[in-house]
Amino acid sequence: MGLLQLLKTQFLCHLIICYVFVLSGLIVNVLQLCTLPLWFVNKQLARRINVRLCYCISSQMVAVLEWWSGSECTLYTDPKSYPLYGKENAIVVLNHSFEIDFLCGWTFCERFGVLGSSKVLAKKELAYVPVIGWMWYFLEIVFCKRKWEEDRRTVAQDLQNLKDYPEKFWFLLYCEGTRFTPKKHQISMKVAETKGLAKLKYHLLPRTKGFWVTVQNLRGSAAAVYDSTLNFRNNETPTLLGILNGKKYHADLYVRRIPLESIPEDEAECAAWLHKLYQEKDSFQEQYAQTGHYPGPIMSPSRRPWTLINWLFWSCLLLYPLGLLLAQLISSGSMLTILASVAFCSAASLGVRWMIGQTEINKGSSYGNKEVTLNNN
Ligand SMILES: CC/C=C\C/C=C\C/C=C\C/C=C\C/C=C\C/C=C\CCC(=O)SCCNC(=O)CCNC(=O)[C@H](O)C(C)(C)COP(=O)(O)OP(=O)(O)OC[C@H]1O[C@@H](n2cnc3c(N)ncnc32)[C@H](O)[C@@H]1OP(=O)(O)O
Ligand SMILES: CCCCCCCCCCCCCCCC(=O)OC[C@@H](O)COP(=O)(O)O
Repeated sequence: MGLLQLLKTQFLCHLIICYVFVLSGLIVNVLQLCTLPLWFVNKQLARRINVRLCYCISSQMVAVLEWWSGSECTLYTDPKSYPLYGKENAIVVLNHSFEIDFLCGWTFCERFGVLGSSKVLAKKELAYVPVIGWMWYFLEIVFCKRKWEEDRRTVAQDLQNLKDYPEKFWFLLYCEGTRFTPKKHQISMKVAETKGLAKLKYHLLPRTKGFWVTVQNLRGSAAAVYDSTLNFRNNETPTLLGILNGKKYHADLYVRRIPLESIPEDEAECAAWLHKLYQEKDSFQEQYAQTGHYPGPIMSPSRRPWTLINWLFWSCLLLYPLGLLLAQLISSGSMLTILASVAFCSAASLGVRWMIGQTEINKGSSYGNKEVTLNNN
């Protein structure tokens, strides 16, 4: 292991990265709060400012992936669709099997210039995660309780609000609704069987209602669905802690652009269309498992310097006062102050560890874990 690689595994480095992330994030959250009055005067300007503020936060995580861990992301896609990426609004449908799949998604957002504005249909619990969840509130992220009776109205309304969004965005949908585990897979395949649907090997059975409501409400504002299938080389199961430890992963993403007009408007037909899409996605994963690559040519967009520049900016801004504070603390010689500071840092570390835990599959929700009784008529 080289010296630099060894340095990346050191807890102190992780502490510094997390300190910059959390403090800059909280500053951004406060700045976002300050944009609230502007919403009533000039909503589009407030939205544009929030896109840039959100970029300050999400791009730090992308920087850790791209520059700190040096992970690589390869895009397989049709060269004719490629020039349209980042130039139109789109609904992205992605498999949900990896702890850092959202981060790989963000990397592609960054490379196509839509990182600050991109959105997701997210579970409500994430709205309470400090920094990220709070920033999402101002980004008009659509949250759901994963209870259709309660979600049907709010999700549709929130999607309608995006119709006049002033910046290009990608709207991410994990139709599986939760992350893949063997147990959830087994249960969802029982549901598939009851419904007479083909079994999937690499995906959970997709939930169709969120997809249908998204397509219907973004018609006219989104141009296409980007069917995206993600996997990692060498059967890796990447984690956020692995990234922080400087572990390099190699992600492969296969994207097909499907014009929105070609998706059925009728709910039942749209659901059948999505089930067929997931059967195709499953066959792409099978091909990946067999050959180590997806169909189609590689069109890799390269990483841009902006995430690194933003990260260095916040680091310089926040590490200098931290250094001064530490020097003052040590020179004060007060045991009580030092102990209080150590206690504060330990509590903050635990807080960040909890945030990282949100990405961990073994700490995931029980959604999709319970047997359901269905009748197939
Ligand atoms: C060029 C590059 C291209 C791409 C780059 C890639 C990506 C970048 C893009 C953007 C990035 C932006 C942001 C990313 C940042 C961070 C993201 C982080 C995480 C957030 C993700 C989440 O929180 S995922 C969880 C929340 N989201 C969802 O759940 C979405 C999917 N769910 C739905 O659509 C649901 O329908 C619902 C939530 C709207 C409602 O759920 P509910 O459970 O109430 O209802 P359902 O109707 O779905 O369920 C009942 C029906 O389902 C059947 N059923 C029962 N049990 C199961 C089972 N185990 N599996 C499957 N189906 C089941 C049941 O029979 C009912 O069937 P019906 O026939 O009656 O429908
Ligand atoms: C700069 C790096 C510093 C690192 C600090 C920690 C950052 C923590 C960021 C938390 C981001 C949370 C995003 C989680 C996305 C996710 O994957 O959510 C899971 C849901 O889809 C489904 O949930 P489930 O039903 O539980 O599978």
